[in-house]
Amino acid sequence: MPHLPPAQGLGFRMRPSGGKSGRPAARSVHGVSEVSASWWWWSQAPLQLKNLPVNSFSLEFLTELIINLEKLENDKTFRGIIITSDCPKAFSAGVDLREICGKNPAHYTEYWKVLQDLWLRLYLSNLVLISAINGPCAAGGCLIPLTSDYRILADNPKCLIGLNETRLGISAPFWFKDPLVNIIGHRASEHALQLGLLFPPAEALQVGIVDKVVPKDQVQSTALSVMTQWLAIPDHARQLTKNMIRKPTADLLVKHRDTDIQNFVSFISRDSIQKSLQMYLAKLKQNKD
Ligand SMILES: CC/C=C\C/C=C\C/C=C\C=C\CC(=O)SCCNC(=O)CCNC(=O)[C@H](O)C(C)(C)COP(=O)(O)OP(=O)(O)OC[C@H]1O[C@@H](n2cnc3c(N)ncnc32)[C@H](O)[C@@H]1OP(=O)(O)O
Repeated sequence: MPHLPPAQGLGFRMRPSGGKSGRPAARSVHGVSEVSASWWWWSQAPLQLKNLPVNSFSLEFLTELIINLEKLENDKTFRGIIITSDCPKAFSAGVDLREICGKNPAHYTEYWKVLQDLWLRLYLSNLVLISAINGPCAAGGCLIPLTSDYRILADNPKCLIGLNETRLGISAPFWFKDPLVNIIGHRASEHALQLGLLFPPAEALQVGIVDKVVPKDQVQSTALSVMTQWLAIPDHARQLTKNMIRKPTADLLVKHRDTDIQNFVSFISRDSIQKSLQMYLAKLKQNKD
């Protein structure tokens, strides 16, 4: 399995769990629980996102993420991935606003297509995906959690999660909205999306946008324990079932990809939208001081 050290703050850490070889030593004389523990232990790969300072989705970061996910998907050693952040400030701040401000239509087209690619790869992944959400997670930053099979959020008031696009004067694309509806239901999504709600942990759990809230220092161990449960199910049965449930939602994007790109490009190119985004970005920078 490739070990990719982060370069200049951009990168991913992927490492098979286990000993130096990446796999724990075989245990032949112990009971079933220990045997199965080593079996699932090396079947999952931690994927740590690191695009300082806030894991925003720059085009370069998205491209690297897709390449790394493809490697994991094709490496039959792995049956699941625990995705977490290696940036102290955020799990992900979503779309990098500099990619969708002040650029040209060709750039917006390329950017949106790559974001769609990432969504499709994650949503239809054969692997078990668990998001270990150890920081704030806004708008496009929810792309990974909403396409995961299970979401664990750190119990910290800073760890807000939600699709807050309307607060930026934009609308979440339908392929962000659809998984949210699938997860929390229609009425709760209407409410959350129109008001651009960012949920603190207790509310996030109550509305169902996350499956578990645990103290920050237990996010990783909880993710490992949840992974054990998921990996106890035979892959072929789980994968067929996942595909059956998710394919109708994914097909909507596959079918309407080009129209969605055209809509995005014409929407984001409007002067009024550009102004809104620039003001939001400027406000983010001001808030710091
Ligand atoms: C017709 C319909 C068709 C299609 C749909 C149409 C349109 C959809 C279009 C776009 C959809 C976009 C979805 C998105 O994801 S938009 C991005 C939303 N993200 C956010 O709102 C999060 C913003 N960030 C924060 O809230 C905070 O930064 C934080 C909570 C993540 C961290 O807070 P801190 O106080 O710890 O750190 P900061 O000082 O705020 O940030 C550090 C640094 O990072 C910069 N930054 C933060 N977020 C972004 C970002 N998303 N993009 C670019 N840069 C970001 C921030 O400005 C600081 O920079 P400086 O250090 O000041 O340089």
